[in-house]
Amino acid sequence: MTHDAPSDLPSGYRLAPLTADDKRAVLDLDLWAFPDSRSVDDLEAHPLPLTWDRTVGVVAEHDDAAAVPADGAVPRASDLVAMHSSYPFAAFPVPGATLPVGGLTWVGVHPQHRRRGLLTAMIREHLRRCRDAGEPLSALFAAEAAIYGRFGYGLAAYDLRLTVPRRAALRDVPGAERHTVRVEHATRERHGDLVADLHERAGRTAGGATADGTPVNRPGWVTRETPELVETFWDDAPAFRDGRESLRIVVVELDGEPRGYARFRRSLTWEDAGPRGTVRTGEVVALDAAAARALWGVLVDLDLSHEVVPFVLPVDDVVTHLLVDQRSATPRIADNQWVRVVDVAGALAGRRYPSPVDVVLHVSDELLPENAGHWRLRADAFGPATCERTDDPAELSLDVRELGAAYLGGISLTALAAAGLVTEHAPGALTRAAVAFGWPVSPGSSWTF
Ligand SMILES: CC(=O)SCCNC(=O)CCNC(=O)[C@H](O)C(C)(C)COP(=O)(O)OP(=O)(O)OC[C@H]1O[C@@H](n2cnc3c(N)ncnc32)[C@H](O)[C@@H]1OP(=O)(O)O
Repeated sequence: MTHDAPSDLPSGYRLAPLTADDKRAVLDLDLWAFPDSRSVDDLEAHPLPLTWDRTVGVVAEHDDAAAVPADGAVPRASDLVAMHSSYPFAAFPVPGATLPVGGLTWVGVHPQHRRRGLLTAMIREHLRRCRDAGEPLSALFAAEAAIYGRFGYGLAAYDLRLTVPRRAALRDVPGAERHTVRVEHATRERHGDLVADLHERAGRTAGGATADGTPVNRPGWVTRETPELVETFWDDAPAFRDGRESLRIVVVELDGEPRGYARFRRSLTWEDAGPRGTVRTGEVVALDAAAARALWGVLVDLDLSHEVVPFVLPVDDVVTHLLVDQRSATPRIADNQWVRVVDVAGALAGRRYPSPVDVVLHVSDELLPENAGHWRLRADAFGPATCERTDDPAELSLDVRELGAAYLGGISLTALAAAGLVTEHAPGALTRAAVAFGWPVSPGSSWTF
């Protein structure tokens, strides 16, 4: 660990770039931030998903650290007290396009050093790095929902959690019966390319295509772009199974071509009434309704099970319409990705809009004042967009947090205005902008990062 130049951290702390040599210190800090029964020794042999040259620590300088009220604090093996990292998503799906996005992750502060402004300083550092890297957006999954709004991240996507009872009735889809099914041990060697290909295609074509054949994508459907993310995705070590079986996969095929998959692990207990098994799946991905029907048909009827618990699903996932009785699957909603607009012009010009729009927005941004001011957004339906500074009067005012919330097309500007978070200055501007900022497919990622 070498020390970087001082930043806007509180006194007594410094930023420090982290490398693979810091793995034990990183794991130790991570276990302080996210309590877990596993130890550094248990985890050290396993790959980490981090991109090291985007991984930054905060170290306590010892003199100042000694001045910190100890309060029974445990002596630390390392001076690493906080860290964050980000994934370089080069092709993050936004409505109708992809953009480079910094996926903020592995944010942690040792409990002894919390609430002194370390996260605040790390976020500033992260946003500066996103700007330098030409990333007009940052996205994240929040450990706690109250953390990131203050830094201009808006809740941009929800996801759906279901517990589907065994033999849940599904509506018929013509052609589903033509699929064949493979149920296998899941390995990267055998299934890595298949999963990556189907996952990317399912996101890119989720909404079909426009009249000129342009695919309508699912915003936020981020792919595992780095080798480290792929490696950890396929790491099936017993330490990560939580008592369940090794990784399995169902693949549905049509005429020998894979059309959908679900990775899963089962667990089983024997009770007086008989076997009680749970099938936990990762993402359930299919290219069309018939493949989805074939896949869910397998998942809801695995022997000795009584329920299927998919991980996260888009809120408009096809299964919500295939289930005859949605209530029986006890749907719950959770927050998926939070989005921070780092560069207003780059972000707004970089997505597509489903209706023509010409609107002047007044954006406020306390943390990145270069984003603040009046911006004119112009776009044709599903065509190119421009976003430029203007002196023209604002038609809508909103904070960058609300702009991030609306950006992926899943949160309506009208709903934000109803909550008092967007202000309309010109009659009709809100409706026009709200329609344009929407998108035919709900946003969301199928995995958390
Ligand atoms: C993208 C991801 O990686 S999500 C993972 C986030 N990490 C975790 O949840 C692990 C456990 N928690 C932690 O490591 C830390 O408590 C963190 C990272 C959440 C916060 O770090 P800190 O250094 O304490 O934050 P910092 O001192 O900069 O706080 C800034 C502001 O956020 C507030 N804040 C910090 N954490 C929280 C929280 N969990 N809930 C609500 N408010 C919070 C602080 O009160 C402070 O508010 P103020 O400006 O009004 O005084």
